[in-house]
Amino acid sequence: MILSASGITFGYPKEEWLLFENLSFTIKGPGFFSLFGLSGAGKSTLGKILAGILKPSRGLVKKEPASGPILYSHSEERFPNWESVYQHLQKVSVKDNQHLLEKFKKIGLESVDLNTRFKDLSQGQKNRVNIARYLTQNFDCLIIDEALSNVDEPTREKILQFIKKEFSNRTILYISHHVIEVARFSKQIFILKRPTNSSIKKLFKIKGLDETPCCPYPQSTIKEKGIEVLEIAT
Ligand SMILES: Nc1ncnc2c1ncn2[C@@H]1O[C@H](COP(=O)(O)OP(=O)(O)OP(=O)(O)O)[C@@H](O)[C@H]1O
Repeated sequence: MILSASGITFGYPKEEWLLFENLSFTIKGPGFFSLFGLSGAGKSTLGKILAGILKPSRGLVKKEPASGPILYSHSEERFPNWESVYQHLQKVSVKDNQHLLEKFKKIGLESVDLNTRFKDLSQGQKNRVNIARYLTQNFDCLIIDEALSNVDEPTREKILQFIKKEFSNRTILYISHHVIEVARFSKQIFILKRPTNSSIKKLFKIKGLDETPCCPYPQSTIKEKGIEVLEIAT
C-alpha cells in the first residue's frame, strides 16, 4: 500500500495561520512507521488528514490501492456505556478477526475485566481495549495517535511487538513523542518539523513557544539503528 500526501495545505477554521502549507510525503507500506515531532507540530492533525477525518483546503491524500480503510485511533476515545466492554468488542469486531481478539487478550488485556463498563476502567486499560477495538476491524492502514500513552512501558512494548508481527502485511503509522522507544520497531521515521511560515512564527511568539523550525531528535542513536529518517515540513 502506498499512501501519499501531495501539496497539503491546512489551517483550522477561525485560525489566521496555516498549519501545513504544501506538505508532501509518501509512506511506502506495508510495515510499521512512526511519526514524531514536538508538541503542537501538527502530528494529530496530519493523522486526521491522512485518515480523511479533516479535509485540507488544497492538496490530495491518495492511497493505492484505493480499497481498504485507513483508521485513526487516539487515547481519548470512549466506548458506549450501555454495554460491557466485551459486548462492544464483539459487536464491532469483524467475525474473521475474532482469533486476533483472543490472541490480543493474552498480551494486552490479561488483567482487564472485559465484563465491566468502559467508564470503570483505568486510563491504561481504556487505551488497551480501545486498541483491541481497532485491531479487530479490517483496515489497510491504522494510525495510532499516542493511543497507548497511559499503558506501562513493558506492556506497551509487548503490544507493539504483537502489532508488528500480526499486522506485517498492513501499514501502521504510530504517532509518538518518544522517538527512541518506537525507533526499533520502525521501518522508517517521519519527523514532522514545525512550519516556518510567517503566520505560524507570529503564533509561536504569542503562545511563547519555541520558534525552532526543526524538532530536535537524537540523530546518532537512530542512525546507529540503521533506520531511515525522513524530515517533512512545509
Ligand atoms: N480543533 C482545533 N482548532 C484550532 N486549532 C487546533 C485544533 N486542534 C489543534 N489545533 C492547533 O493546531 C496545532 C497542532 O495541533 P496537533 O494536535 O495537530 O499537534 P500535535 O503535534 O499532535 O501535538 P501534541 O504532540 O501536543 O499532541 C496546535 O497549535 C493546536 O493548538
